[in-house]
Amino acid sequence: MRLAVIPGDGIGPEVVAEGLKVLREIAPDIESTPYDLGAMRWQRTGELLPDTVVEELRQHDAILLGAIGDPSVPPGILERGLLLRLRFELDHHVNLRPAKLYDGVTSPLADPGPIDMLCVREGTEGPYVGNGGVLRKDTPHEVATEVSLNTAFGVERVVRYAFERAVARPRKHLTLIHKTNVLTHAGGLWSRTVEEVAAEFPEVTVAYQHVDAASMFFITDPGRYDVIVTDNLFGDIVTDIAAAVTGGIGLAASGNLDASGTNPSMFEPVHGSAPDIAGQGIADPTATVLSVGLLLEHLGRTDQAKKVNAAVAFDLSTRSPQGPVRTAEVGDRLAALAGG
Ligand SMILES: NC(=O)c1ccc[n+]([C@@H]2O[C@H](COP(=O)([O-])OP(=O)(O)OC[C@H]3O[C@@H](n4cnc5c(N)ncnc54)[C@H](O)[C@@H]3O)[C@@H](O)[C@H]2O)c1
Ligand SMILES: CC(C)[C@H](C(=O)O)[C@@H](O)C(=O)O
Ligand SMILES: [Mg+2]
Repeated sequence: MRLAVIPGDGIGPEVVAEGLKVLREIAPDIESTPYDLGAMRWQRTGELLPDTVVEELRQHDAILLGAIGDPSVPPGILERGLLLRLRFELDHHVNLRPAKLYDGVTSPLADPGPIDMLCVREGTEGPYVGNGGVLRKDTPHEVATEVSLNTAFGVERVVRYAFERAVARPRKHLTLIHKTNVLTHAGGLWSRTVEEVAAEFPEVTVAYQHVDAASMFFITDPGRYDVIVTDNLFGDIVTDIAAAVTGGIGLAASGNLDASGTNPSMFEPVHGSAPDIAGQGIADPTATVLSVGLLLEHLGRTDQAKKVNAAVAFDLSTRSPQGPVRTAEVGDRLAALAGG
């Protein structure tokens, strides 16, 4: 098994080091190769993601990424030219983001109840594709467009994936989140697709919410969600809300999957490079460790994935009080728990 590792920027290298500590403990046979990509390489060489590197990455079984983004680089250069390019080139159409409230974790909600949801965010379409442009730039008449792209092919495959995940879960419930009352073109395609695929999954109950109402329910009644399917931008936003109500962005894991298995999938914490805390050794590496769990699960190493998740669950149940963490200490504890 060959793993490509992209530590990236800010807290990326700090949390990835801990993720690898855990991985080495339970899967020492996985050979990892680091890739120097991110702000520093761009500043040094002007390179974001050479084509030769994309081809090398394709030769791996999976990719682990820390975070991309740096305040010294204009917004979008690294995010679009590196992170999104990787997701698009490797056809990561499923952006899988579980959000679970673990025992012992404090939610900002007074009475959250059990929360255990799986967000299936579309990963290669929507307003992320760069479809648009600027006319009359820097004039009072500037016009900027960012057109959301939704294809029957792209929507169907991610909706089908979400149903497959829903039918395998105890509650068998799926919620489509969109804005069909306003975005009628894209919304129509998403609703019709969900309706059509639902016919093949009679055991799955289906709900729909507009994204504004859903954002409210994430706070007032998050327990209602089981599997969620949504577009790229709505999914980006609601998964940060889901992370917040389940103990914070430091615990939120994700997988960017090419569900067809053609290209390596990429696993990363939901959070970014957190420039405000980078270099202080206080970033929570738990999201990265849980992303390593998703990676192992994806590679079919279910027992190893279970060990990672059990280590995290135990550690969270004993962390008290919930407060600032020391990155390396959490990694040491999780590695010891997972390995023991
Ligand atoms: N997948 C990615 O690589 C990714 C994801 C999100 C944002 N970004 C990029 O990261 C940069 C910063 O973005 P942002 O500030 O909006 O989001 P962010 O997720 O980096 O930070 C938001 C807040 O959460 C805190 N935080 C994040 N991760 C944490 C952790 N592991 N432990 C404790 N606290 C944590 C930060 O300190 C900050 O206060 C931007 O350049 C953005 O584009 C990258
Ligand atoms: C950095 C950015 C491109 C990215 C996204 O919007 O997908 C991030 O916010 C995420 O959630 O992984
Ligand atoms: Mg995001």
